[in-house]
Parts: sequence; structure tokens; C-alpha cells
Amino acid sequence: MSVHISAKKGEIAKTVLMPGDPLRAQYIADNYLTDVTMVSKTRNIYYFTGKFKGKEISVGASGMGFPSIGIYSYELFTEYDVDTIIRIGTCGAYTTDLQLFDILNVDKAASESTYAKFAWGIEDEAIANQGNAFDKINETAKELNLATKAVNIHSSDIFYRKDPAVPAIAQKYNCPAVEMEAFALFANAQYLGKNAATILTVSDIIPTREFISADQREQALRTMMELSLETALKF
Ligand SMILES: O=P(O)(O)O[C@H]1O[C@H](CO)[C@@H](O)[C@H]1O
Ligand SMILES: O=c1cc[nH]c(=O)[nH]1
Repeated sequence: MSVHISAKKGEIAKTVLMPGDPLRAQYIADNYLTDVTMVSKTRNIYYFTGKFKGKEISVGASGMGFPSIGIYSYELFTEYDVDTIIRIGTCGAYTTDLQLFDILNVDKAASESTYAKFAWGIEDEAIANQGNAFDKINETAKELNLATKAVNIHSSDIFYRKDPAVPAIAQKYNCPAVEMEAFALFANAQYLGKNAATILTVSDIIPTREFISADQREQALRTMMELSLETALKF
């Protein structure tokens, strides 16, 4: 049991799939895993452990933003001996070069956030995915004949802002899309020497205000869920 996760030691697998939304974690547990146990529901941030094609995998939410994923990923890495976390999230595209439902495998997360600096003394504005999870995602996507794009993304503290221009840091690091957690996940993994990757589905095109509707969303995210589950078999 850690401060924010009530699972007992040994109840969480070495590989954790981590959506932002607890209901997305529940959807994966209900639709893809067998022999499933809910191992934590502290603060309604659900964690489940079960089997996918015979391999033990856990799935649990990060919540939204750096403070939240910072807490969950740190406790999973340090108190539950988790080796690999694959975040599976949604993102907004800054450009019409991306389309709704595109799947991105994140190379680096660039951020204005001071999270990495004040947590671990990491001064970099852009932090790379950690370990071999990124490569395994690319390999798995190829095997599944799935088109994915390897890109840098902007990890932001901000969802709503007054200035519609693409933020300077996103321009500096060629980030075609924005989300809110990968930078802190990669910082924690870098400091602790763990594996971390982020797969994102484009859910909004910011310049045109197109977005995936609530009823399309569940089906739309299935491809990313399946890619992460198949990748998890390789650890
Ligand atoms: O779909 P998730 O994983 O929550 O990710 C994105 O969605 C949330 C904002 O709506 C932020 O957490 C952002 O990073
Ligand atoms: O962080 C996010 C996630 C989805 N869509 C956005 O515009 N921003």
C-alpha cells in the first residue's frame, strides 16, 4: 500500500498501462483482460490487474496533469517495483497535418513546466521517452500493420488559454500536438532508471475545433488500447 494506491505489494504487474481516465482503465479491464482483480480504488483512481493473452498486466489511471501522474508513476515505480509504464492518452493537434484518430508514439515531451527541475534537478525543456518501450511500440505497430507517427509533443499545464497561437515551446521543439502528462512521466522514469512511453490518439484538431464525440471516443481509443496491450506482451 502506498499513499495514493491501496493495492498490496505484489498485486501490481511489472508493466502498467496508464490512461488519464479511470473509466478508460475500467474499459480495458472489462473488455481485454481475464482473471481481473480491482487492486485499488483510492480516490476513484482505479487500478486493475489481470491477464492479456496469458501475461499479467496492470492498468490504472494517472488522472490529469503533472502533479497527478507524477504521484502515481512515482509510487508505482518505487513502491510496487513496476518496470514499465505506457501512458495511453488523448491529445489536441496544433496543425491540420494531423487528423482525428491518428496515433502518435511520443519521442520527446517538451514543456514549460518546472516539474522535472524541482523534483529531480533535470533542467531539460524536452525529455525523451525512457528505455525500450518506444521502440517496442513501433515494432508492434509494424506487426499489426498500424500507422503510427513518432513525434515530439508539447506537455502543457494548461488546457484553456486566451492566446490561440501555438505556444513558443511547441514551435521550438516541432510539436504538432499537446497533452498534459508525458513530461512528468518521462522525468520520473529518467530519474529512477525505468521504462516509460506515451501513445496518444488525436482527439481534437485545435485550429478547426473538430473533435471526437463522446460516443465515438470509446471505439476510437480501442486501436491505441490494443497497440499498448500487444506491446506489453514484449516485456
Ligand atoms: O486522455 P487523457 O489521458 O486524460 O489525456 C488528455 O486528456 C486530458 C485533458 O482532456 C489531459 O489529461 C490530457 O493529457
Ligand atoms: O491536453 C489535451 C488533450 C486533448 N485535447 C487538447 O486540446 N488538449
